[in-house]
Amino acid sequence: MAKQAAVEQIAQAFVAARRARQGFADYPGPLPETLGDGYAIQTRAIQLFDQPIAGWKVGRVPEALVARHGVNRLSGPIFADSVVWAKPGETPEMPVFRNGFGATEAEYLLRLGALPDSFDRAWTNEAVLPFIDDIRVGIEIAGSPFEGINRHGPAVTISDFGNNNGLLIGYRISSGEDFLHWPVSLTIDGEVAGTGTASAMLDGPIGAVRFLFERARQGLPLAEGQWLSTGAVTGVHPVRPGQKVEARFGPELCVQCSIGIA
Ligand SMILES: C=C/C=C(\O)C(=O)O
Repeated sequence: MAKQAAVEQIAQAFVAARRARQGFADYPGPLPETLGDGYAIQTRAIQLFDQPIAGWKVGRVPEALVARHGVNRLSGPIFADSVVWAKPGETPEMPVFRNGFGATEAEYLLRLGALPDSFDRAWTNEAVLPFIDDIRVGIEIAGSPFEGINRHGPAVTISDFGNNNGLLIGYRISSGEDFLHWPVSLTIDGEVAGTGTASAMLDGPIGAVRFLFERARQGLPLAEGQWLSTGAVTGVHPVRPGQKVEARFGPELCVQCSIGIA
C-alpha cells in the first residue's frame, strides 16, 4: 500500500473507533516504522476528528529505542471534551475503551501562558520557563481503542493521538515549592502501583515543555492556555473499568478518579 493511502486508512480507522467507542485487537494497516510516519497519521487523525485541542501529552520513548529514533519523548493531543477538573471530595469517572488499552499516570501539568511570536530558535529548559503560567498535579488517562498500542513501539503509540484519552487536572502547586523532589505515588484499588519523583524523569517536566517548543518549531500548534501533561512520574499503570485510582504528590496533594467505560 502506498504510504499516503496507509496514513489515510489508519487515521480513518482510529477516528471511527474512537467515535464508536469500540476497541479492536489488530493494528488497522501496516505498522508505522518511523516517528515521522506516526506523526503523519496523528496529524491526519486530528484533522478528521475535528475537535478542539486543550493541550498536549508528552510521553517517553522506551530507553531501548532512543538511539534508533534519536529522541526520548513523544507527544499527542489532549481533546477538550476529555479534560476534567478535580474537585475536593469528588471522585470523577474517567473512561477507557472497552476491549482497548487504558492506563493511568501521575503527572505534573503545566499551562502555557503568553507565547513567543516565533518558535524558530533553539530552546533550552531555562528559556521556556517564562512561558509557563500554572503548575498543577493530575492524572493522565492513557487510552486507545487499539488494545496493543503500547506493544509496538513509539511510532504506533504516536499514531493514535499518542495514546491519550483524557486528563484529570488537580490542584495548584504554590510557586517556590521544590516539587521536583516530592515523592509521588499512584495506587489502584488501594495497592501501590508505582512511586517516583519528577527529578528522576529524564530532565523533568520543564524538559517536556522544551520538547514541545522544539516540536512547535516544526509546526506543532501550541497555544496560550493549553495544558501540557509532562510525562508519567511513577510509570504507565494499566487499569480496568471499576477500579479506583489515587495519585499522591508530596506531603498533601492528592487526586483521585474511578475508571469508567468510554
Ligand atoms: C502510554 C504512553 C506513555 C506515556 O504517557 C509516558 O511515558 O508518560
